[in-house]
Amino acid sequence: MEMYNKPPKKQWKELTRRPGFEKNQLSSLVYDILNEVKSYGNAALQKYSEQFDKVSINDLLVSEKEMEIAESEVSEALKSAIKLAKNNIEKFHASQQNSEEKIETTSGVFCWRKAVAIEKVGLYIPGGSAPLFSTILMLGIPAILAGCKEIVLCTPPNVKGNIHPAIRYTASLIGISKIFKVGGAQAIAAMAYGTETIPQVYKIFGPGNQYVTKAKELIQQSGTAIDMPAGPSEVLVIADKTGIPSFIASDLLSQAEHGADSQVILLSNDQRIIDETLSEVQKQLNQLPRKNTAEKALENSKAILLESMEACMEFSNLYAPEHLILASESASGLSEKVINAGSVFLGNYSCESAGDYASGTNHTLPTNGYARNYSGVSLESFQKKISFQELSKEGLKNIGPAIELMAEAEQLIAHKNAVSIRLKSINDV
Ligand SMILES: NC(=O)c1ccc[n+]([C@@H]2O[C@H](COP(=O)([O-])OP(=O)(O)OC[C@H]3O[C@@H](n4cnc5c(N)ncnc54)[C@H](O)[C@@H]3O)[C@@H](O)[C@H]2O)c1
Ligand SMILES: N[C@H](CO)Cc1c[nH]c[nH+]1
Ligand SMILES: [Zn+2]
Repeated sequence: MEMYNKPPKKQWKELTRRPGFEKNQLSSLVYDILNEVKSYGNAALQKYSEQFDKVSINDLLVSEKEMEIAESEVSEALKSAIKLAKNNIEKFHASQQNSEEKIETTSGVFCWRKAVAIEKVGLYIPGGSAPLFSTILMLGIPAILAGCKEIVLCTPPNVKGNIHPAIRYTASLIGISKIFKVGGAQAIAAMAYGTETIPQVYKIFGPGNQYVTKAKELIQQSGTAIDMPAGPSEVLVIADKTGIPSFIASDLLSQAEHGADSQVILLSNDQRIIDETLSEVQKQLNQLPRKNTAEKALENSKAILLESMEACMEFSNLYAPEHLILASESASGLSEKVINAGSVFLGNYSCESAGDYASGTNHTLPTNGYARNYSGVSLESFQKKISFQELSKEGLKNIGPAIELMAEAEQLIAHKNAVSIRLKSINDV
């Protein structure tokens, strides 16, 4: 991790930069993948699976048999853990159902909104470097609670052409059966355009690496909606002298181990906390099976000493982290100052892994500064809000003259007439 000692404010913007690929190079590669899948369907999926995943797949759909045997392939302990997480995620997302209150804006004029599920949705479950079955809970549970009719799931197979048992088990536990063995940008293209085997959907959800995220960005031009740009994981920890260095180090490493392109940031107003955390990071790093990945991510990462906790909060809001941990006994007060963040963890015992798996909040969150203008996935992400209105004769009499005047001022006389013809019929009776 690179160290910065009270950098001047004019340097802050530069310090919020995420690591990344050469943008143009990535765009043109992903653009080619999208076009090939659009033109050649399954044949293109097979070609790219061989090229990028080193696997030859004849049957893209996970069979009923593969789904059935998943139950016996997952340990009882893991099944119980998944059920505990499912329960909390269901509780939190069910509480997001919003009321559909009718508002009378003027006497006789009623307006309301109704949440209606998006009929066809696609879920991308990352699997390149780790089988993220927890992401099925995060996407599948709100999709089912919202009432989406068709749920399609794509995830990359391993080199033997298999999908991890925990992915099959979790999908089947929550009632998802259409699972396709394809990953990367080609999976996003398949769900956006449809292929001979994979149904086309209206909105695509889920995190992924740079290829997946770029593909989601580009397919929006074809009219497919996406949840948000949810790319390489990141965490920013703000710690004062009441933070606990070994805990902070474990949180930094928990996101660093996701991928070489992850980024973790430590901000503090206390040099001792920074020094002790960095030495803890080195100690804990050596115990990790994914040491090499985490080490690479740490090369993109920073520890920054700032003047005060206020300055730390200001920097964090500029950075707009996917995850923000407030490692301080004053976390509650500090949390009031959060403006840009995907998900916030308060105090020394709220580790980021809790939100990744089982507290109930959603772990599909905006990265790369997008927490400035996007929220994480929620029940609402799977719904559209349709607005309704109903005017009585009295209602139209009350607001009709204003509409006529405004329409005339915009020189849209047919608009005016739609009101006038009705007012006349009311007055004629
Ligand atoms: N923001 C969030 O909410 C969130 C949540 C979970 C995970 N994540 C992130 O998701 C990512 C998962 O990445 P992953 O790689 O493990 O899995 P992935 O499933 O996103 O990507 C794997 C796919 O990438 C494609 N690919 C690999 N190399 C390629 C190349 N050179 N060119 C084109 N395509 C290529 C392959 O087809 C492969 O199937 C991590 O970066 C993790 O940090 C983010
Ligand atoms: N931290 C990831 C979101 O950035 C989510 C995840 C899944 N499994 C473990 N972690
Ligand atoms: Zn994680």
